[in-house]
Amino acid sequence: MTSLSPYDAVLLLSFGGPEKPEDVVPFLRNVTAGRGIPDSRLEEVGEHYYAFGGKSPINDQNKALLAELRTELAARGVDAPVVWGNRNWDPYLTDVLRELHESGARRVLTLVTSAYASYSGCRQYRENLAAALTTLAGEGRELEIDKIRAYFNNPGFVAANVDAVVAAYERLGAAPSPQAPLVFVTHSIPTPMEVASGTETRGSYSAQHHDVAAVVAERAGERLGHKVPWELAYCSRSGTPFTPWLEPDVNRTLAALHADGAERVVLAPIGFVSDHMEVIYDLDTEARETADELGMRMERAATAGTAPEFVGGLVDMLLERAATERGEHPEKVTTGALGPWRDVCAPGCCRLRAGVDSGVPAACEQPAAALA
Ligand SMILES: CC1=C(CCC(=O)O)c2cc3nc(cc4[nH]c(cc5[nH]c(cc1n2)c(C)c5CCC(=O)O)c(CCC(=O)O)c4C)C(CCC(=O)O)=C3C
Ligand SMILES: [Fe+2]
Repeated sequence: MTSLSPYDAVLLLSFGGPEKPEDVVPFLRNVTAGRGIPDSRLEEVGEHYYAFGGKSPINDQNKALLAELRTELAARGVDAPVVWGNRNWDPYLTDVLRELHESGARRVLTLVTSAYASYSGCRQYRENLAAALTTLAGEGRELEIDKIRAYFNNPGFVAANVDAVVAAYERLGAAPSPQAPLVFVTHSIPTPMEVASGTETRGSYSAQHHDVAAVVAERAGERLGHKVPWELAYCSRSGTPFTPWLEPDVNRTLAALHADGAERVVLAPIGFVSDHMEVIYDLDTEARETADELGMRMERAATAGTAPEFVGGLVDMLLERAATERGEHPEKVTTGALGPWRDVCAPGCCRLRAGVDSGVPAACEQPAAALA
């Protein structure tokens, strides 16, 4: 018999996105509050959303994931509530937690829709959780929240990406020589955020991606029966030109590969868990335009989405964490070389700038005193 005990509920915590054109500007204001993104970039990103009718696909994708998580948890004998909340759009995190408390939940296990640990994928969500807990405590509602460890090297997440890469190569057709390169893509982040990502002893944001990429390329190669030459590229840079961000940009990588003689390419967005705006705009629209201009044939691999291996892997991790909290010692299976991430983040984990805390309290983190 599997159990979620000591937790009463599961929270799927995501980014949120606009549902209609009138939502776009208020959504972007929520996203960028105090984040120093130039207006020109906001107008540009607004256009990406308007090009898709003012609706991001991310909310529907989260509803689909929520449904699959419920089904899989139920199949394993867990009947706890599983709810969805966002940092930047309705349903808002604080409202969802208030309702959970109303329905009697006191201990909640959270899973965020970011697989990798960095400020954007880890700490920012934990800061939002801390703020929500403070608001609710002010209403006399006490909740305890934990978050499952970073899941980039979860075998289910990796397996879903291997399947997607194999399928993309199959769509590309018979093997030419030289083999079509595989370009893994993730969200670029500012270099200071990269430096402060991960923990003192474990891989940074980019190192986490390299760890996943190496395993996915090797396993895909085994299935396809040929070597898969790969590299890692970045998309969705914003911020001012004066701050360095992780490079190369995927469009530059495509041009460089083309200059080296590649006529075909597979793009695998391992940095994203579903086909949200970054994927359908920055890759399926912009990068595809680049490939077309270069005369390259491009296949974009699917994201993990609601692939059964991915959903199963997430549920494994929810149940693993529950077991750990009960004092059991569940096996933590991972792929690659980095090993399982910490269950509870170290003090200052994924802080915004190297050596300097973001200055805002974050939940799901050991108190600094616990280190001494
Ligand atoms: C690492 C990372 C992920 C991947 C992990 C994950 O998947 O969570 C991610 C996801 C997402 N980012 C998203 C949207 C945006 N991100 C922005 C801005 C930024 N992202 C950053 C990083 C990341 N972001 C950073 C360092 C910034 C700049 C400053 C800051 O804010 O720290 C901006 C502002 C305009 C712009 O700068 O582009 C928008 C609109 C959406 C929703 C998409 C939809 O609606 O379908 C999703 C899933
Ligand atoms: Fe983003």
